[in-house]
Amino acid sequence: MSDELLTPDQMAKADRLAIEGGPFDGYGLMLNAGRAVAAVVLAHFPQARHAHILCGPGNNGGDGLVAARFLREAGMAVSAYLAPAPREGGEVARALADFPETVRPLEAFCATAEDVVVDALFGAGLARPLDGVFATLVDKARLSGAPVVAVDLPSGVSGQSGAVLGAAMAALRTVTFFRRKPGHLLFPGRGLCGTVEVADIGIPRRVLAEIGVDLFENTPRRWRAALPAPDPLGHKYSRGHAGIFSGGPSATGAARLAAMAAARSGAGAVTLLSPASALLVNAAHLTAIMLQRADDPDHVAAFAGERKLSALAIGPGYGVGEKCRAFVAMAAGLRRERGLGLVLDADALTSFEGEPEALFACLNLGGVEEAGSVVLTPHEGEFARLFPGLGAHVGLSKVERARRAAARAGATVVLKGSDSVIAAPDGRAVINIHASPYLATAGSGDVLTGLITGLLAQGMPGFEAAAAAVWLHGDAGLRLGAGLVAEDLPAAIPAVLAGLSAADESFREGPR
Ligand SMILES: NC(=O)C1=CN([C@@H]2O[C@H](COP(=O)(O)OP(=O)(O)OC[C@H]3O[C@@H](n4cnc5c(N)ncnc54)[C@H](O)[C@@H]3O)[C@@H](O)[C@H]2O)[C@@H](O)CC1
Ligand SMILES: Nc1ncnc2c1ncn2[C@@H]1O[C@H](COP(=O)(O)OP(=O)(O)O)[C@@H](O)[C@H]1O
Ligand SMILES: [K+]
Repeated sequence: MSDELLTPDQMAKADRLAIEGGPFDGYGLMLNAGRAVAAVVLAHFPQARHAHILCGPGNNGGDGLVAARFLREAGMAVSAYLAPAPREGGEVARALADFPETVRPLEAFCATAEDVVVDALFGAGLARPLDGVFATLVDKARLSGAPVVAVDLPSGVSGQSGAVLGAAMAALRTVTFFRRKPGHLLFPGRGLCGTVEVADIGIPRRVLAEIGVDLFENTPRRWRAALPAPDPLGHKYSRGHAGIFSGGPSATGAARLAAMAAARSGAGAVTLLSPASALLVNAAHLTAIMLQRADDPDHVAAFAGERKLSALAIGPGYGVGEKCRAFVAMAAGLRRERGLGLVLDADALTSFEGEPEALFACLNLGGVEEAGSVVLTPHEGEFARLFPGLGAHVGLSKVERARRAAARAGATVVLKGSDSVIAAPDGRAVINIHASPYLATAGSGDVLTGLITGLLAQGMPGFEAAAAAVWLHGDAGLRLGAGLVAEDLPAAIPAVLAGLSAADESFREGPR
């Protein structure tokens, strides 16, 4: 499946460019779309007693009317229901004229669990919350127990953000056209789409270049070429040296999880930078990971130079407050002066609650060009603390919130969750769906921090390192499934890396 994602506006442009370039006009595209929907209904619900096609006033409804005609021709019992007054002379009116039966008002809809419902009320043109008869139809469809096949998007789901406007259909399958939309990947929309199929309706791939696609699903295609591979003549320090800051004696586990993940990602050496008070507890639990006392920022800076540290992570289990801010400032200095990569997570983000500008100022490059990459890895709670005004309830899509945060911080932002978004300061963004809900377990985020740090240490750029780490972390979660605890994740990384070649294959481009 292709990994480009188009907003509804970009999709409208794709339609326009395709129609301009031919061979299909608008009605030709609608015929192809409706035929694709009918084919999905026939393939997956051939036993349905009756097909009920709910058609809205726009082109989504037109697709529904075309599907109704093809289903009828294939021998299915069909009822089509239409919102009042499609535009005269338009494509929907033409689809209506070509439908040989009387269509009924939407209010007449009534189905049973043995039937199938085609939801063609609204797609890309959803402009306001569903209410009145449309909201009633959502309830009626749910109560009927009939499976729903959504045309383009479940009606009520925003293609742009995945948000539910008012109410939304819950589909078992969704047939979309040309390319998926962000709303198919972002929750809650993703949870309402069921299985998403992308139909080829004759829009040529070349229109993508003109649209300037800037959002993708997070697949290996986006970062595979930048993934580090060992040099046959390399030695451990040429494979990167990652430093992970540990918290105090009662909070050391998070940093050790991150350190092991950094090592598994391929970094040649990993050192845990521990306060003196936690050296013994850390020493008791480390083998391949090295240990260094780190109570004084100046000593750490000297150590980083002597031992050629190439990336640092601070935050997991570290503790919130002045000490954390001081070490972040020191790490930001090393990044500016020596090009170290830097990952800030958890307590390193929360420590700047109320004064995020202080963090962004110390991350500011100040004209130094070869400075290393910075990646911030907040979950929604940390994100809201660091980026007030961009929290989950501001009415922007998760992609837009992550993009604005990345631009504000001048750093790559991983906005974590069930639909993690990775955004770069230059506007590049990907949405990750390659993950498992079993990853919602304590310490899982610490492993992600370690994976990113390990990849940065090996010289991978920030955006690619973050996207790759999120995918690898998700793949480990999918492989382990039920029963996984955070300790299992680093150990699963060798199998994840070995499986990457197979994953590459499945994301190869189709013919168009
Ligand atoms: N040539 C094209 O542009 C193609 C478009 N296609 C289909 O066209 C759809 C987009 O068509 P449209 O742009 O006409 O948009 P829609 O059909 O999604 O809906 C737009 C219409 O619904 C009304 N509307 C929006 N939200 C409403 C609400 N909450 N309550 C009541 N009325 C509401 C609008 O005023 C407008 O009349 C796609 O989703 C896809 O299914 C396909 O036919 C392929 C080709
Ligand atoms: N429902 C989910 N589906 C997929 N991944 C999830 C889900 N919930 C959480 N995750 C992932 O698990 C990790 C949890 O990180 P975080 O919230 O920082 O936890 P912790 O601090 O305990 O390590 C993140 O990478 C997040 O994207
Ligand atoms: K729909």
